Amino acid sequence: TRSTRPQRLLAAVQKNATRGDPRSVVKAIDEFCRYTEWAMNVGDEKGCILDSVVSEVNPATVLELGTYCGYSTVRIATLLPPDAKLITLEFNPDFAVIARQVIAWAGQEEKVHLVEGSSGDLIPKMKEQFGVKSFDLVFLDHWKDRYLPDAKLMEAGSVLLADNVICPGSPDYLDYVRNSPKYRSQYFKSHLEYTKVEDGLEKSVFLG
Ligand SMILES: CCCNc1ncnc2c1ncn2[C@@H]1O[C@H](/C=C/CNC(=O)c2cc(-c3ccc(F)cc3)cc(O)c2O)[C@H](C)[C@H]1O
Ligand SMILES: [Mg+2]
Repeated sequence: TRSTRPQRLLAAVQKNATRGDPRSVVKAIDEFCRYTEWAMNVGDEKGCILDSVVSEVNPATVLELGTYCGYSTVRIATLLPPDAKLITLEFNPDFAVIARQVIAWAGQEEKVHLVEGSSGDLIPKMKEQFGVKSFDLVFLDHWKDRYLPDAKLMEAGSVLLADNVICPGSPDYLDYVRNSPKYRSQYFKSHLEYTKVEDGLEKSVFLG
């Protein structure tokens, strides 16, 4: 039967990237998605904004919602110090299988803990299961209608960084973080990955 898009993306990584070199993995995925087959990774343009926010926050613990193929997982992990921890949640086992191999090819397994399951179920268990009370940085890139309910599950002090607040958009989330006294929110204008369509990231600092 025909391969899936994530399987073809992984094949491109294994063919074109150097094992253990995370930058070459990121480059291979971006080239594959720009010139061969589009995929919904945060991409290189928004990826640079992601990199700058990660570097600025310098988090000891990061939570990513929606691993997909592991592109942003690799980008974030590469910027973390050796003792930092990145927990990424993916509820589709087929995508988790691909992401684990992309993360391994990039040599980032030590810093990454990919947990299979739904954020709605797992976030409340973070404390007891992983001993993490709150995260220094949360990257939201899963189903857009889940950003708001999940953000409300996590009001314990973090910086939230949300992808796609314009395209496909997450209007209820955007309205909430921009108007709630609990957050200081900032929009980073950019473009939908590998296109000229407007999109952006919203960074929201929890004020407690
Ligand atoms: C209910 C469970 C919730 N909890 C969950 N817990 C754990 N994992 C979850 C949960 N909900 C979802 N996931 C996983 O995360 C991934 C889902 C990612 C979703 N991303 C988009 O939909 C998108 C679309 C476009 C786009 C733009 C323009 C277009 F024309 C087409 C597409 C661009 C973009 O940058 C985008 O990120 C993965 C596929 C899915 O299995
Ligand atoms: Mg996205």
